[in-house]
Amino acid sequence: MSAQCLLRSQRDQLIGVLAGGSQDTFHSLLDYLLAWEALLQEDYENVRASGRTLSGATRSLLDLVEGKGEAACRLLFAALNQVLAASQKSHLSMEDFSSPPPLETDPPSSAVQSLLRYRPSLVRKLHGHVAATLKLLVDRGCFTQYDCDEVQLPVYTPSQQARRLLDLTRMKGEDTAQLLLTTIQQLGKGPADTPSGAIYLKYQKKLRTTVSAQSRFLSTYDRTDNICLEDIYTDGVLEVSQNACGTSDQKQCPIGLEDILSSAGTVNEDADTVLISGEAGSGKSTLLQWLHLLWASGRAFQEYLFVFPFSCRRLNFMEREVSLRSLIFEHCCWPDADQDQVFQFILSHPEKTLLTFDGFDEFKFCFADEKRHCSPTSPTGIQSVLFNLLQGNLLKSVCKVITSRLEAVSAPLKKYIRKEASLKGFSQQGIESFIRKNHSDPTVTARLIGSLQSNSALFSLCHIPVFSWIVSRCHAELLGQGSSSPQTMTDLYLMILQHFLLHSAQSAAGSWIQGRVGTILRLGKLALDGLVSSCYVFSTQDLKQAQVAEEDISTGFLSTSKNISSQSGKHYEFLHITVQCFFASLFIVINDNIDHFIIAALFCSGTKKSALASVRTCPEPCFLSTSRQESRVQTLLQKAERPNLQITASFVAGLLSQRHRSALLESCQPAKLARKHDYVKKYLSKGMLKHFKSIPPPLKGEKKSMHAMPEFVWLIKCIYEMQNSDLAKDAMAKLEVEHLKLTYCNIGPAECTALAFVLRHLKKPVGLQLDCNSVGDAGIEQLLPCLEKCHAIYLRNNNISDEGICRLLEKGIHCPSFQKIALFNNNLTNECTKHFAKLLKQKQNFLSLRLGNNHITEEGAEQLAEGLRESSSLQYLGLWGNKIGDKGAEALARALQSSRTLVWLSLVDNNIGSVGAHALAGLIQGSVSLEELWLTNNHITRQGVQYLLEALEKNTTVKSVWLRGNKLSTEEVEELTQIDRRLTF
Ligand SMILES: Nc1ncnc2c1ncn2[C@@H]1O[C@H](COP(=O)(O)OP(=O)(O)OP(=O)(O)O)[C@@H](O)[C@H]1O
Repeated sequence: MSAQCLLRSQRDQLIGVLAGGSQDTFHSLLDYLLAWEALLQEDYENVRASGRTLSGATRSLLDLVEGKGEAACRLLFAALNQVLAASQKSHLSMEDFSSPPPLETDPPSSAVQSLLRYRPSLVRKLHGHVAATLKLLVDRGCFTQYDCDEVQLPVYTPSQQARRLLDLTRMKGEDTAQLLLTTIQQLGKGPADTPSGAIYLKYQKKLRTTVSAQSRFLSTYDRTDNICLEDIYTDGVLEVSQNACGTSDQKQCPIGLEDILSSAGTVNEDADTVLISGEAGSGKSTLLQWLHLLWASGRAFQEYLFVFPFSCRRLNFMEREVSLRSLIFEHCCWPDADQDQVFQFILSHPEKTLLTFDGFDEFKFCFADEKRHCSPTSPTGIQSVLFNLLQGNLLKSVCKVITSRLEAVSAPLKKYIRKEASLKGFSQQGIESFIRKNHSDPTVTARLIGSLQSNSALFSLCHIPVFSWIVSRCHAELLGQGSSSPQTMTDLYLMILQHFLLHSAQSAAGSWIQGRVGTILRLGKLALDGLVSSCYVFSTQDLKQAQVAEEDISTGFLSTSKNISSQSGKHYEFLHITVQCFFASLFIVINDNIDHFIIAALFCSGTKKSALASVRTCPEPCFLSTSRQESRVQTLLQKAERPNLQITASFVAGLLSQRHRSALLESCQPAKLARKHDYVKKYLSKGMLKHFKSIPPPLKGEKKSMHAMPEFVWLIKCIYEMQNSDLAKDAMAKLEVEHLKLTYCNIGPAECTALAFVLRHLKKPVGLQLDCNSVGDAGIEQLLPCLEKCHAIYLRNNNISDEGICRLLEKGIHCPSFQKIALFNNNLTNECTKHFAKLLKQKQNFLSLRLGNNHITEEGAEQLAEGLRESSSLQYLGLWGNKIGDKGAEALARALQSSRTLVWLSLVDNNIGSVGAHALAGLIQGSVSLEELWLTNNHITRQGVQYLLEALEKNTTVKSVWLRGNKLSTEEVEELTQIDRRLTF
């Protein structure tokens, strides 16, 4: 085939490879084509100008080269061979066009021509030396400062800068080209753009000391002790989304901290911002702090020479315009000398620098990519610096890590995210390890862990580190409580409230709440003021306005915020954002002057455009009932961060629960409290109903199903916090669906507790679809109370292991309605298969078992076969992507031979050869029900298919046998398809 035909026939693949690769690869390709004269300078400019996207530029290049004829097409393949990685080449056929053209024997006729002919190697040699070379060209009068700025535009990567330099030099003529060639020859012999080792090492040392000092102690702990991060840091569960092997399904894969900056889970090669997402208290800030400490102490991330940590909370305070340079130097670490060289080095080697931005969700500006700012030295608003850094307009190629709650990551920002790692909090072992680290006394540790194990609802909450911290901190209270230990988030926060109040210096008369109601209200007002105006750092002025006194500060709920305090007087923060939400909720519940529209605004986000008032701006008591204020409240609450308001609302529901109301009664008017309780109940009911009303009528032939939104999960959590079974019962009485879909709703163990609390009141069993959440074994345990109300449960992609599934099956066996389970992509092994066998034996109405993409081998298949043999109901069996092999296939085929119900069997990608196919032929021959058999991606040969064919001759029920990806030649496939159309290749 000619190169031109080869190019034409692979056009799609070429576009896929080049457009899916990096800008640099594409430009290296152009370098070769220019050097080999397959492209003229004019062509080159045309391709570059042909659009901003790589795919546009690739298309234009392919058109151009194809139009130039055979010789140009050959050179294109040769150039591709030079620049593509082996993995990229594997998608292409190059036939024998991959060798480079023979070297030109004639030397180039001029220096300008040399710049073209040796372009690929000159670009490589100039990498990292552009600034030094430019300086020399300016000194010799060949370049102006304007030329330098143009070459060094911050949007260019170092290689692009080298290309610009070569292009501009060629335009300047022979003398400049000659000087550049001589300079390049000298490179490597003299210093590059690197400041002399001593300069940058000195700065690095200072930066390491600064970062180490900032990260050594846990930043948001209570002020009384300085807790070394090193002593208590416990690894959390971090996951990235990746394609499940051989499928286009996304699977959450665990990664280690060291992989945060690796290529695992990359979704956009051109972006260089890594997002760490997670809910409140999942440990995002702590993880970042740990990363800083590891770098500063030389233990990890040493590929970065500089790491600059920023907190978005602190950046909110930056009112002056700043340049990137002053942001880095003045707000992180000031170089004692040679500032210009150090900054120049950062600009020339952006890939050696890491910038981190903690708490992007708290940044007061919404991400926008409209205003372009490329100059690293000219000042602009802080939001412009940050947004242009994230987009890569400023300091292109510098790696950025941001942490945020997911809700705050808008669609425009997502375009610039290289990959997202979700932080899921502690694993079961993580919780125990955290408790051990926090308590040196092994008896306390053992008792505390024992107490958690006996209270699975509390244990589920502890997957969120901030809750584990509370448990650990309040261990004495917890161990003294016996059976009434906490069940809800509100219980936990009341426990820490009591702990701090009783331990603070001031003792007061009355019960622990009543005696300190003044403190609670003052801190509560400050908290609510803050939430509604998205303010999490408070000046002494703010404290004064909320009348917060020294005795209130001494309770320990506020800690002084470092950095900001030193700049402009003392500043304070709540220990954690959830603590701020809790105080806001206490204020709403206890304050008799709070009117119901505040509660409405908190709970009815969708119906009314809700917003809480800007209390911080009103000197008189706020949130008081006046109709004039109501509309102001509504608009201002809109601006508050919805996730924080939702947490506050959950606490409000919790505080108004029957069991806590009595404790609060002493501190406020009972009638008002009762009214607030009724309002919350009403709003929760209405909220649920609104969801139910939005359920579309079923399509013909489909079940009526509801696709729940995260907001629905939040409402369920509020009902759980309220511990109100009647409310749950009423709500469920109105839900009329057969299928409840809660995929991708961030459901962890704690959410499972709430779900079960509500769903166990369903009138009729539903199919509960929980795919792609973080249910885990702990979550399964929590779901058990509602299993009776599930005819099907879908738990694909949920990090479930044998232990969890065995618990579910133990219960499932006794649930008459339970008929289907889907467990694709979990961590199941042969340890659980005998339990499935038991279920199949005992439940003669069980219909569907899907165990794809787990770790089941022939041993597991043999155990499963024991149950299959006795099942008189199973219709669907899926084992895709396990490793059952021929032996496993034989065991299953034998066991299923007598089945009169099996309709669908998938053994895709299971290492099955012709021996297995022989056994499966036996199954086909005898089956009176089987319709589809999936055997794609196995090792079945022509002989194996022959067995299947012979069996098909005697079978009338089978509609298709899928055989794509087996050991068959094209000719064999042709031939076999002709014999029986039911064979699908
Ligand atoms: N990996 C960890 N090891 C030990 N303790 C942790 C860890 N992660 C979190 N914690 C504890 O939980 C508290 C809250 O964690 P952190 O502030 O990091 O959460 P966050 O996800 O940043 O929360 P938010 O989004 O609300 O700011 C910490 O102050 C610390 O006490």
